[in-house]
Amino acid sequence: MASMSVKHAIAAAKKLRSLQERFNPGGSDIYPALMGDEAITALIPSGNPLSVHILMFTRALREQGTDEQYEKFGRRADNNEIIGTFAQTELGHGTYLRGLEARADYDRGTEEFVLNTPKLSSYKWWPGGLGQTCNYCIFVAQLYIDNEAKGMAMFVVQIRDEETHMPLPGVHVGEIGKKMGLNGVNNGFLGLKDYRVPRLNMLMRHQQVLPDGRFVKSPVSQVSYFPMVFVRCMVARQNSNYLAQAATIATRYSVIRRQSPIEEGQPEPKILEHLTQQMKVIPEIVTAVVYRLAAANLQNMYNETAEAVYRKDFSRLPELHALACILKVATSYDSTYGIERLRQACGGHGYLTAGNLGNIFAMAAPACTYEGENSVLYLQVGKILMKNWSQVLAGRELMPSMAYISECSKMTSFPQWTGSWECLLKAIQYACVGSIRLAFQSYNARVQSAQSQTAAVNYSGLELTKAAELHGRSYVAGNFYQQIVNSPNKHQRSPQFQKVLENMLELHLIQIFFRHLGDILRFIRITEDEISALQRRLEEVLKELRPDAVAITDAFDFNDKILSSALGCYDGNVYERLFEAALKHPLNRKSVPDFFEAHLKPFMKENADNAKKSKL
Ligand SMILES: CCCCCCCC/C=C\CCCCC/C=C/C(=O)SCCNC(=O)CCNC(=O)[C@H](O)C(C)(C)COP(=O)(O)OP(=O)(O)OC[C@H]1O[C@@H](n2cnc3c(N)ncnc32)[C@H](O)[C@@H]1OP(=O)(O)O
Ligand SMILES: Cc1cc2nc3c(=O)[nH]c(=O)nc-3n(C[C@H](O)[C@H](O)[C@H](O)COP(=O)(O)OP(=O)(O)OC[C@H]3O[C@@H](n4cnc5c(N)ncnc54)[C@H](O)[C@@H]3O)c2cc1C
Repeated sequence: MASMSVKHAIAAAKKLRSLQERFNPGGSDIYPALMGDEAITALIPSGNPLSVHILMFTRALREQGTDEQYEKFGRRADNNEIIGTFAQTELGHGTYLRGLEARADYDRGTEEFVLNTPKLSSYKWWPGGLGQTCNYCIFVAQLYIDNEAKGMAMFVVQIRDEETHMPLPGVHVGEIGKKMGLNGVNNGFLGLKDYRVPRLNMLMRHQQVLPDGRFVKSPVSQVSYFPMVFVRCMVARQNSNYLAQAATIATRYSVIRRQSPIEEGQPEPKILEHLTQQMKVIPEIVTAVVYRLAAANLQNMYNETAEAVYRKDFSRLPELHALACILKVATSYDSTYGIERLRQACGGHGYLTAGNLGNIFAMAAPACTYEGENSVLYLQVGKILMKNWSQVLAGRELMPSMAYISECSKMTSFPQWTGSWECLLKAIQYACVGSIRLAFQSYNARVQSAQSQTAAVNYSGLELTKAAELHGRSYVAGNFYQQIVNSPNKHQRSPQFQKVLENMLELHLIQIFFRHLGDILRFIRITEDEISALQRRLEEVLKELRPDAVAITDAFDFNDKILSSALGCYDGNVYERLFEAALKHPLNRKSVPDFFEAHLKPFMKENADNAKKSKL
């Protein structure tokens, strides 16, 4: 599987390179190319062993290295002459970066760094492609000068000979073992023992170690976290894609599969005529659209911020960090749960490998963990919301994506309930701000009672993560509302298309309202009749969207090769393809399986003999 994945990955990388030349001639930013063709990733169902090379290794060299270092390493990496990975996580640490144990000691006598993974727990563990594919890596280590810790630094480290691919002396490298999915990625481990690299192998765009050992701190230490921000932005787009693929499969299957008459004596309908089936499938279609739009927004913000950071303007970093965290968490959680819901909506056949829903789940699910474990990132956003609430209390302006928090904080009560889109959106935002206020009261009370900030964050963790989740809902729903209702190109849309978009907005807002009804009722009075009216509207909008479900998923434009699903094939010949896949199973090559003579027959005969004996 690994070699097949590498073969496919090389083909994908070549295609990406050609896309890059088309989108961005001579440039080195792969992102525009990716915008046009994420399908590349879907073509490698066991995962792409070059994805970390492309997404993190090349980008870290470009963004964290000096121009000279880019010329020495980055250009060769962009040209795929060397293949690298991003080796940060260790066997013993992944989340708590300040606890990383790998160390780099500066030797001013030779102007080198001596790299070590001092204990087993210090071994790098997980980096994609590290096991077998890569011959280089960005090695993230705690920097020491005269045995004094200076914080994290990144080092370009060659781990295998470029000709023979043999691990170099002092390098212990290999594959970490089978996973739930992505088994073509060869995630690996790496131990280094007294491994020396020249001083200029430390990436020094933002922080430097001078030949005499003097350390020049980065103006903004968090800029070293930037490679992770990019992948979090990519995850938002990638996972909305996985959800769209699963929604396409389940929708097509739901208009092929017939089961259970709705009226006695009537023929069995397509299962998508059942209201409960519509509630399983159609909201996931809409969620995929909602997150694809939010992810596109985030990517634009990333590109703008990356250019600013390149010019040493770090002002937009905090907002990008907060949004990248919130969207990475929301898209990975909602896509993972959504794909499982869509698998279940396909009944038994959804559990077949031929349906490919299990593999799409296995590709989507780890995004809840990598690039920042989701609940840790929610806590991170919770901390940022606490900081911003202090700004609100001090009457200061907030970053644009949090402006609604200031507006809601000035409301003494929620206005008369109308049930309009604006009302529903404001209700979600108002509940978010109420949750922020409550979390702040708990957090601040703890800090005032002499608890450290870290401890106060921990003990207020449940309220902080709730506030963070509602902030994510507010941002995503607000973005979707703006795109549908206030988009500058709204007039270019046909009335029919605009109506479909508005139905999707109606469904998204009502679905989020019901998902967080408890959080909303904590701060807003809504009568039983007003809630029942929303229930009726939910049932109505599902009915309205039912005729458009196939067209919307067709518009995702995944071809059969990408979906790789007997349930989601464009021609709808599901049963023929399921049967064709079944007949290909190795166990169907022989009428009598080998295990009959070896195991089953003796087992049955022994039981028959024992039964006869017991009768005598
Ligand atoms: C062929 C084509 C292929 C294309 C494929 C297309 C799609 C594929 C997409 C994905 C493929 C899969 C790739 C998966 C690869 C996976 C890689 C990894 O997993 S790499 C490792 C990831 N690890 C982490 O994310 C670690 C998580 N931990 C942290 O980030 C930090 O420890 C922390 C939890 C944020 C805590 O940080 P810290 O210890 O520094 O303490 P704090 O007090 O919380 O923060 C201090 C201040 O810094 C600010 N901050 C923190 N992080 C950031 C950041 N990232 N950016 C900017 N600012 C940051 C924080 O807000 C604090 O600020 P102040 O309060 O001081 O103002
Ligand atoms: C498929 C895959 C690919 C990966 N690729 C790479 C790669 O290319 N490069 C790389 O460097 N890494 C990679 N990783 C590693 C990944 O970044 C880490 O797994 C991730 O950062 C989580 O860290 P951890 O595994 O140590 O989990 P832990 O941090 O140990 O988390 C375990 C539990 O502890 C909780 N926890 C931890 N800290 C806190 C806290 N402060 N407050 C509350 N709860 C907390 C978490 O929420 C979680 O529930 C990959 C992982 C996977 C699954």
